[in-house]
Amino acid sequence: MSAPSATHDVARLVATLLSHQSGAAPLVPGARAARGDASRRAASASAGAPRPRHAVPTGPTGLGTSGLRIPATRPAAGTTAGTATGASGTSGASGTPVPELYCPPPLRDDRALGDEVNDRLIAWAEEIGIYPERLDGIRSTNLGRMTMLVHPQTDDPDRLLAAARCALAEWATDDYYCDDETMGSSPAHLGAHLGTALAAVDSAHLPEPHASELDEALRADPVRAALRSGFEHLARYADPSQLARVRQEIGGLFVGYGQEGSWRSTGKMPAVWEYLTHRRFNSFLPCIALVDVMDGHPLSAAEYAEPRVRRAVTMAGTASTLVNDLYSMAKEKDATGLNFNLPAAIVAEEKCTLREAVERSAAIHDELVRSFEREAAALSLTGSPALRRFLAGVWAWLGGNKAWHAGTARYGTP
Ligand SMILES: CC(C)=CCC/C(C)=C(/C)COP(=O)(O)OP(=O)(O)O
Repeated sequence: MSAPSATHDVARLVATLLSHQSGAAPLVPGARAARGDASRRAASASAGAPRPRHAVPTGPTGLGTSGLRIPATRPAAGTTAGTATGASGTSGASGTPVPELYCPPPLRDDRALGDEVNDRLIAWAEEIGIYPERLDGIRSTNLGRMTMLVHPQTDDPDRLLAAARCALAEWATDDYYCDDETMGSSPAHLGAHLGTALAAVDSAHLPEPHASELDEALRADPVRAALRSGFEHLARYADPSQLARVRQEIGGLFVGYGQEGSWRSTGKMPAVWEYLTHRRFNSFLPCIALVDVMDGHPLSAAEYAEPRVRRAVTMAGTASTLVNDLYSMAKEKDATGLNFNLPAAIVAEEKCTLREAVERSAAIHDELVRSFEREAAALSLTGSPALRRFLAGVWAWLGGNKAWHAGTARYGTP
């Protein structure tokens, strides 16, 4: 199958990132070039793109300027614009469709590969004992498809399965402990659950007999068992520094879950700034951190931690999670308890309509994506080849994420 033709700035960035094979001065002293060419699939996608140019801002850009651009760049909510460039137009809260979002198209859509990963994922979930009563729903959520869409760098189902297992385990942590009372979540127990769950991915190294007790606790709980098993699988493909990085992102994710639990127990809707800060942590960053693991070209710990790289990747992580907020509104509306998403926080703070809040949320998303696009393009010119591949992979991740959210049965779009 061939990737959709690239038609806008987004594809141009991918082309830019992937076409410069030799970096200038390394961003971090000692950064080494990755071996090999850009992936076959990514390269074939960029081959159809316009002649690579650097992503240059074409209007007022940067954090804080989105309000200036909304009317000029986005069709009215609910309009259905083109598809390959990531137009949205589907569900969201009933009566409030998701506006068109600024996002690249997915670089590949290989349904058979997605199905294979999903089948293996469900078999694993069954073995671990996670979501025992809900496996049909988990199958139709189709995280196998999500993983296939967000990681176009590899065709290897086992490698993709490692990422899918981690994603399902992280999602289960949210469902079981944090936000789904029908799964037994309770704010009172959240902190205790999360603390023990963290030991499933970051060993506590206890003396006996406590090591055996902890081991038993990790086995007995399906969320912990899934986290541990998912991480063990990941270790086949990730080096120690990549694993350390994922642990760091999971630690942040769990702090975000705790923050949400605190709002749930107090019934407090956070301010918009507070909610956005939360979504930087309670985000897809643990998944995005796997881009180079899936690609097989490790990014050094130093470059991953470099502040400009961190800034760009963090903005991408937040933006990708706002996509979730927009697409999951309908599901969350039906859930028990308070619903936390960016539109809800904006409605509460600005006393505006939900439709206006959705538009504002989409504008914030777009602003983050445009900032990532611009900054990643600049970084790709000065960073190592591995960084360039990583940033191109993050860009592809955004496209796959958006495509998955627009199509998954989890949010009501079969
Ligand atoms: C895969 C992963 C890191 C999942 C963690 C949960 C997360 C960052 C989400 C985006 C889920 O957020 P939310 O609780 O809103 O999920 P649902 O919309 O309820 O599916």
